[in-house]
Amino acid sequence: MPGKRSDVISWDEFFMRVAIAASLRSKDPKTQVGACIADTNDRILSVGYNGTPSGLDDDEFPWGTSEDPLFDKHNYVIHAEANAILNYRGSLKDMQGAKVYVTLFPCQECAKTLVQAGVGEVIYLDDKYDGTEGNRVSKSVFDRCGITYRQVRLPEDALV
Ligand SMILES: O=c1ccn([C@H]2C[C@H](O)[C@@H](COP(=O)(O)O)O2)c(=O)[nH]1
Ligand SMILES: [Zn+2]
Repeated sequence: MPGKRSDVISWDEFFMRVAIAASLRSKDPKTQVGACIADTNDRILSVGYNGTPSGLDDDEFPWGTSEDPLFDKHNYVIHAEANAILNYRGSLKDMQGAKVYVTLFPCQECAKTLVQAGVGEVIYLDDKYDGTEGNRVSKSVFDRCGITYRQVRLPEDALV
C-alpha cells in the first residue's frame, strides 16, 4: 500500500494562495488586495478583494487618484477585508477567533472592522505601507485589542 504524500503545502500557504487568487480579480491597476478568512477549524468562511460597490460599473470607474474627491478611487473602493466579511452568508459568530489572510497589511479602517467582526489573528504577505501613519494606527488597534499579526513568506512560485 503506498504511503501518503507528506510534502503538502501548509495551511498558511494554502489560505494565502487563496487570498492571492482573490486579489487577481481586482481591477485596481496599482494595488490588488485579496483576503481569505478561515475559522478556527481551518475551514474557509469567505474571500474578498478590493473592488467597486455592486452596481458601480468598474469600466467607467476612475481607477486613479485625484484632487477631486469624486474622481479618486480611494473614495469608492470597498477593501478586500470588508468584502470578505460582507460576502459571508453565515453567522458572524463563526468569525470569532478566525484567521484573516491578507495580501496587504490592513488599513486602519479594515483593522477596526476586523476587530469588530471578532477575528483573532491577521496573517499578511506584504506591508508596503509599513511606518505610515495609517499603518501605525492599524498596528496600534491590533495591539490594543489583543489581535496578533504576523507576516508569512511564500515560495517564489506562489507569488504572481
Ligand atoms: O486594508 C486595505 C487597504 C487597501 N486596500 C485597497 C484599496 C485600494 O484599492 C488599494 C490601495 O491603493 P493605493 O493606490 O496603494 O493607495 O488597496 C484594501 O483592499 N485593503
Ligand atoms: Zn482597508
